[in-house]
Formats: sequence, C-alpha cells, structure tokens
Amino acid sequence: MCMNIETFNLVKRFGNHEVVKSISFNVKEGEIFGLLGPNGAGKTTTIRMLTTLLPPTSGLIKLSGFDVRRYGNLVRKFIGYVPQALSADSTLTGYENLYYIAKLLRLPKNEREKRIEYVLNLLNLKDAANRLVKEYSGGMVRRLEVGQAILHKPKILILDEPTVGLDPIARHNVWEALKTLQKDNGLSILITTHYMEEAEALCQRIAIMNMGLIVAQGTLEELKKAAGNNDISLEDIFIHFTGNNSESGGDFREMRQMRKRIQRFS
Ligand SMILES: Nc1ncnc2c1ncn2[C@@H]1O[C@H](COP(=O)(O)OP(=O)(O)OP(=O)(O)O)[C@@H](O)[C@H]1O
Repeated sequence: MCMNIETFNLVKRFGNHEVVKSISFNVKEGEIFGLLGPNGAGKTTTIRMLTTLLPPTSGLIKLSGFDVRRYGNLVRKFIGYVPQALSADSTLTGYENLYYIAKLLRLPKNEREKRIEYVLNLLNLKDAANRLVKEYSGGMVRRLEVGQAILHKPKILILDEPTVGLDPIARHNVWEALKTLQKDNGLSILITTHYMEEAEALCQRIAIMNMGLIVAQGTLEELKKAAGNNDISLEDIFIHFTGNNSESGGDFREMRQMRKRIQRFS
C-alpha cells in the first residue's frame, strides 16, 4: 500500500518549548486518518509542518514520497488544506470564491468552469452558488472551503477541525462530502478533531496526541487492544491514553479561541 503522508521523528520547538516530540505516523493512499488530542496537544503545529507553513525543528516529512523540505513547491501542488480559521470571503458569492481561488491556483481557463461546476455539485452547493457567502449556514461555508481546497485535484486533503461549532446535521453533511471525496477521488484525508463520534464515523485509522507525543495509533480495534479492553468506546480509549475527557476545555486562552471560532459560524 502506497503511503501518501509519512512522518519520521518529527520535532517542533518554539524557543525552549518542545510542542511536537519526535512523532512518526503514516497516512495510506485513499484512507481517512484522524489526529485526535486535547487542546494544546500539538495537532495544528503538526498540520502546519505537513502543509509546509512551518519548518520542522528536526525529522522528516514525505508527501507522496517527496521530502517536503526539498520539494516544497512541488508538494504544495498536491495538497489541499482547510485551516481552522475561515478562508472564504463572505462578501463574495460561493461561485466567486471558487472562481477567485481557481485563478489564484492558475487552473487553465478551459478547465475552470468544469471544475467549479463539479465541486459545486459534489458539495451540494449548486443552488446556492450565486448567493453571498454571508448568507450561508456554517455547514455550507465549511463545504465551500472544502471545495476551494480541492479545486486543483489534490492527492492529499488536510483539514484542521473542520466541523467545530457546526450543528449535528451540518456536521453530518461535511462528513458525507468527505466520504464522497474519498470514494470518488481516492483522496488521502487527514483530519484533526475533538469529536469522538466524528473520528469513529470517518476515520479508518486514528492517532491520539497528548502533550506533543503520539500516545497511541491504529484502527479502532487496534486502539481497543492497546488499551487492554475490547469492549470500550473511543471516548474511553481517549481518556485511557490522555487522562483527559474530550469534552473538557483547555485553559482560558484556548476556551476564548474556541468560543470565537464557534461564534463565527453562528
Ligand atoms: N507560533 C507559536 N509560538 C509559540 N508557541 C506556539 C506556537 N504555536 C503553537 N504554540 C504552542 O504549541 C502548543 C501546541 O499548540 P497547537 O495549536 O499545535 O495544539 P492543538 O493540539 O492544535 O490545540 P487546539 O486543539 O487547541 O487547536 C500550545 O502550547 C501552543 O501554545
């Protein structure tokens, strides 16, 4: 099985603070892989290194076999990234957002319309294409952002907490869109989430991060085995390995950031 994401002993230090501590994991071609962890575990920092936004302090990242440090320009062409912060322009329509990104990505003129049409259909946004994004629901905005991230037909899609603040139906619609992308396009998808049911519904394999370390990884069955109990939920596994309840918040700063994110969607 071909690996689309490989990390070897990845470390990130900010000053003296080591926030990612020699982690190694792989994401196979065509799989959805979940990175779970409490606030501050190091998930976003890991994603920023994978997407070439942050250089690792040490260690190696390969995307589709290419060392990210040596082939940054190349690998950026086959990554799609949906960051935590909103990336769609609310003063434009859904179509205009996609058109703008298609131009930015330099999609050939004769492909642009076809690709935008495909993305709008896939993400169930065709009827809303000419409405301003500020009138969209939170779930529609997130689906549009997934659309923006896949316009250039990436092989790898990376999403940082894509459903935070969404209601259960909107969250479910985002999951369906991701499953379709996996099935129809064979994309490798890496997703970070706080929601256990999201990881269970979507991910073939999961890594649990805590304080910069990967404390467990594997399929749900493998994680149960590692926790020494075949009869427990992912929530219990999470608590077993991190000592944290997934619902409990972090410190004041983290709580404030989370609230801000949620308010932007409501
Ligand atoms: N640029 C930076 N400079 C210094 N410290 C940073 C920087 N970015 C992140 N950190 C610290 O690194 C640690 C891990 O943060 P990170 O955002 O990667 O965690 P996370 O698992 O994504 O958390 P959350 O779920 O809250 O997004 C935190 O203690 C954070 O304060």
